[in-house]
Amino acid sequence: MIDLFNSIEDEQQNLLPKDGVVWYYGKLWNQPVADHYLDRLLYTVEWRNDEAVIYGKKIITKRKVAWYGEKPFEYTYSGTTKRAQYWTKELIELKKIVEQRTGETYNSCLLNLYHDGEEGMAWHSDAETDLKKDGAIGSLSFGAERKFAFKHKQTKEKVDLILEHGSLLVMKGMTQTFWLHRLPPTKRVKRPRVNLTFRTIMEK
Ligand SMILES: O=C(O)CCC(=O)C(=O)O
Ligand SMILES: [Fe+2]
Repeated sequence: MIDLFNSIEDEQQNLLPKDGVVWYYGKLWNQPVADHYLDRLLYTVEWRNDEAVIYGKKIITKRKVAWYGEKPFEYTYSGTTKRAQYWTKELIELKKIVEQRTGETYNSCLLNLYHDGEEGMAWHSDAETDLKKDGAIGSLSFGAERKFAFKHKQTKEKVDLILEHGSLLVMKGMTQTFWLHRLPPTKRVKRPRVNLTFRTIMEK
C-alpha cells in the first residue's frame, strides 16, 4: 500500500547498516547562500589553533577550532579543557535551521576550520562524558567538499560519503557507541572547509 502520510523521517535513509543512525540531508542552501555563510563564519568566528595532549605530549594542531554555546560550558576532550563563548548571530540562525531540520535541540557547537585537504581529523567518536549520552550531533559543512568516513568499532565495516558545501548530516542513536568517524586528509583539496557540529552538553 502506498503510504500517503510518510514523514520526512521515513524518506531519510540510514547510511549505517546497524548500531546507529546517520542521515545525510544534502545541501540546504544554493551556492550563493552557502558562500555567504562560509564568508561570515570565516570572518566572525574566533578561530584558534587547537591544543591536544597525545601520549602525554602537548601538540598544537594546524586545524583551527572554536566552541560556542548558550552558556559558558566547560568541555574536556583530548586532554584539554575549553570554555564555550556565547553564540554569534550567524550561529543562532544556523542552530535554529539545524534544529528544525533534524527535529532535535542543541545547546553548543564545536567548529573546525581545515585550511586545505592536508588537514583532517583522525578516527574518533564523540562520546565525552560532558556530552549527552547518545545525543544527536548535527553537522553542517561549508567550503571544500570532503570525504567523511565511518568504521564500526567491532566489525570494522566502513561507510563513507561526501560532505557537500552547505550540507547537513546528523549522527544519532547508538552511532557514537558503535562507530568511529574521521575526515581523511587528501592532497587533492586545496580550498578551506568549515564544519559545525551542534551538540548537547550536560550541565554539571
Ligand atoms: O569536520 C567534520 O566533518 C567532522 C568533525 C568532527 O568529527 C568533530 O568535530 O568531532
Ligand atoms: Fe566527531
